[in-house]
Amino acid sequence: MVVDLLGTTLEGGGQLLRLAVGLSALTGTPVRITDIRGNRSGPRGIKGQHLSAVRWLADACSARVEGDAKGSRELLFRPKTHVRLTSVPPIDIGSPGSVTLVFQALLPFILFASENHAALTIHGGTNVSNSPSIDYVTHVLVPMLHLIGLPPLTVRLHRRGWSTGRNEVGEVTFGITPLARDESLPAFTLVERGEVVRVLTRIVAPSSTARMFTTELAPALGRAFPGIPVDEAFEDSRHPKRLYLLLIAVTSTGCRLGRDWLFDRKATGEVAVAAMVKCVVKELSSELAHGGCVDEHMHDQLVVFQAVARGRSAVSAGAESLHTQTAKWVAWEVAGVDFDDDTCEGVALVAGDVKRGVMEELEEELQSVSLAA
Ligand SMILES: Nc1ncnc2c1ncn2[C@@H]1O[C@H](COP(=O)(O)OP(=O)(O)OP(=O)(O)O)[C@@H](O)[C@H]1O
Repeated sequence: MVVDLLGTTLEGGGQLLRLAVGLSALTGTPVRITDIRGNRSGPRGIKGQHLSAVRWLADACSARVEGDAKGSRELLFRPKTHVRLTSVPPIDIGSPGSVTLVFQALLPFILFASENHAALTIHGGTNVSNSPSIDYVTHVLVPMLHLIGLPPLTVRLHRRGWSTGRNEVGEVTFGITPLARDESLPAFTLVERGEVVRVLTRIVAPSSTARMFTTELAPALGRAFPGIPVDEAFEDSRHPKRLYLLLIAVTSTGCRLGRDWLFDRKATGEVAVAAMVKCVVKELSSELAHGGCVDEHMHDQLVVFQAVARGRSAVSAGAESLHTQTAKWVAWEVAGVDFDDDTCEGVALVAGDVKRGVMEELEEELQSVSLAA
């Protein structure tokens, strides 16, 4: 049976497509998505970044795919048989599309399917609006994935690529340690946040702004986090309009909550720096005010791991974003995972066992299914 997903459901963007295809590849459940990214105001349908993930996963699990083209509003993804991954081909998105969103789509599959340690190289954007920056992935997502029990992951940034820098394609290599064959991801609980013990600042900006950042950040962080040590790192972006600021609160239980700002529009210099600092400090403070263990963006990105884990996982977070609601909805539709608030019983996926038998049984039925059906 093919699971039909309406692409305008809830958030109705690219995340719905990525997660649906990722879970389809993992569980062997065929999916058909219609009106893809139908809630977006710009051009709808599949973009380069989504297509890169879909095609890579299709190759990896020998899926039959229809509608895998840029701008396509419908996609049928039918994983045929699961093959243990013995190689992990690199990906060139072909635009400054987000490297980290492609990584987000592929990571669960590689975790469960790869035979060996995987080095996945992706060319594209590393600092792209409305997506996790490579800095967020390195300093927030990866440490949080370790905290919930994933095997070691590494991020090697070779070159940055900014959303607006069409000639500056970035390159990153992700090192992924897969689960051993027959192993599952144990259930995890993130419910005790503890106290904030450190604040990390990660700044990528022209060197001319370094002093401005220090001048603005010191008093703002002093007011928001009195007495908490701050660890500051600055990288020269060598471009007047490439400004990025990430603030991370590290807690006594090892949680990391981050907020960031990518500033590549008109304002430069002191005006831009002051605006970024004010905004990000305020946003991080409100993230902490909800008392949960994860920030808004981490929340939706952990749903897939809760869904595939063995046992009952729980994550305490603030108000649920549309992205989180969408992720839970896709997990229910594709894998039958029923969330009760932020708790769910995962499907206990086993590494190296991605429903080959089920797919063979379905093979005959699938012959008759197509996008036109
Ligand atoms: N500043 C940020 N830091 C970390 N993660 C982020 C940030 N902004 C967005 N994200 C995450 O990036 C993902 C964005 O998914 P979304 O569907 O909006 O994007 P998309 O694939 O680019 O599609 P679309 O082009 O339709 O928006 C979500 O998982 C969201 O939590």
